[in-house]
Amino acid sequence: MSLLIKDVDETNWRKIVALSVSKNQQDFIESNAQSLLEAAYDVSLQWRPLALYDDAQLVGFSMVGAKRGKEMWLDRIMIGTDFQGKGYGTKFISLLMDFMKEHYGINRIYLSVHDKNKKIIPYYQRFGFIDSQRYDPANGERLMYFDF
Ligand SMILES: CC(=O)SCCNC(=O)CCNC(=O)[C@H](O)C(C)(C)COP(=O)(O)OP(=O)(O)OC[C@H]1O[C@@H](n2cnc3c(N)ncnc32)[C@H](O)[C@@H]1OP(=O)(O)O
Repeated sequence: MSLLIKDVDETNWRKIVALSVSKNQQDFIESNAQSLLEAAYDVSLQWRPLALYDDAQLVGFSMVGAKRGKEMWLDRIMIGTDFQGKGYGTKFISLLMDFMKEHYGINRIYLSVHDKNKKIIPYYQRFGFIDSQRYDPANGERLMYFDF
């Protein structure tokens, strides 16, 4: 594996739009097309969409942003259906956390998860995220956070 995080640009946005999760996961996350539109138009939140590659192969997507002081959001993490269960999520989440620390100098990361996504809270706990047991009023999702 040779894992890379790249910005989204005119060379890769179409492939990102074409990358999706399986049908039974579609309630857990917006489509990549929706996320790219939010990044383009919700300008006040300064989303940075990121393409996740293994060598030249696009395998996933995420976006980071909504920074306030030393706190920032890690959002919309997905690994394409064909690439799931091979350890990409585990490796990229750690890389994304390092990326955020290095590029933005933050000391807390927030994320939110869908209640129906039963495996996801223990999954993020493995990286040290804490379940706040509170809900984001914006979307009703459960809030988790990580402190560096
Ligand atoms: C902040 C947010 O973005 S919350 C939204 C998170 N994204 C999603 O729910 C989209 C759909 N899911 C996915 O894209 C992927 O399942 C990811 C990103 C959660 C994990 O990526 P993968 O590369 O498959 O993960 P990896 O291979 O490292 O580990 C597999 C583990 O993912 C965990 N997992 C978490 N959520 C799920 C899910 N919805 N479906 C399947 N596995 C999941 C499981 O615990 C699994 O471990 P197991 O095989 O022992 O059961």
